[in-house]
Amino acid sequence: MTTGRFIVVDGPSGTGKSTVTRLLVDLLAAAGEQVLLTQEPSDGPIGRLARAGTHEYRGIELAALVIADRYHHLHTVVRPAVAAGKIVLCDRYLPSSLVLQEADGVPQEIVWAMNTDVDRPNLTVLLLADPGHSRQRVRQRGIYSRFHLAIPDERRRYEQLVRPLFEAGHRPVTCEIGNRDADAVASGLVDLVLDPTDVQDAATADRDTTSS
Ligand SMILES: Nc1ncnc2c1ncn2[C@@H]1O[C@H](COP(=O)(O)OP(=O)(O)O)[C@@H](O)[C@H]1O
Ligand SMILES: Cc1cn([C@H]2C[C@H](O)[C@@H](COP(=O)(O)OP(=O)(O)O)O2)c(=O)[nH]c1=O
Repeated sequence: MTTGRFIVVDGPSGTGKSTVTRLLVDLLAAAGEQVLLTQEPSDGPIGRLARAGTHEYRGIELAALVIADRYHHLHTVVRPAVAAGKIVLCDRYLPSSLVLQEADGVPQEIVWAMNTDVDRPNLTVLLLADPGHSRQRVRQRGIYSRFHLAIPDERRRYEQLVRPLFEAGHRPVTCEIGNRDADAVASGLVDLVLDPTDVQDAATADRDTTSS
């Protein structure tokens, strides 16, 4: 068993974040790890308000809600679980705010400033897919947020976060899913989740280390 750590899976809608994190829980548990699967917006009071209100709240109102939820989620759920030795897998985190709140009219520097004191995950996996494939998957799954299918160049916006996230200490890697099914994507991430120290420099962070 390894020590506790905080792992984020983020990226455009329909790339398989929820599916892959669920599969990773089983693979890591089978490897003897204690795992907590969570998400943002969280299941806490502010997170429920944010999730239910993505239509009603916009711009800085929604930014304030999702980021308040992030700080609350960190101190009530993430940090205690990491301190107890668990691997915390979080579906969406800071990258979602940088892409979605910016697309919602909040300048990215304001989103960064509001997130100054959030925890730096041990690893941030940015799942990337062919935009046509992910859009088709979102349509098949169902559209229940005004952000689904509404962000121009969504994939490129996440890709452009690699360097600034790295410079802010977030250890990003991109994971190109290609034509792999979700089981193969999750299997390909296990070693990295168990040993995120591989992600050591910006050159590594810019390279896709997870698709082979
Ligand atoms: N690698 C994959 N290949 C094909 N379909 C996938 C893959 N990963 C997820 N899916 C399907 O795509 C849809 C969206 O997946 P989901 O995990 O909800 O994405 P996200 O959480 O990133 O929005 C779901 O119907 C899921 O079953
Ligand atoms: C984490 C996060 C989520 N959101 C939004 C995006 C989604 O519309 C919603 C999360 O709802 P969710 O049901 O998890 O959507 P998805 O299946 O696309 O992940 O919250 C933000 O606007 N900013 C954030 O920082």
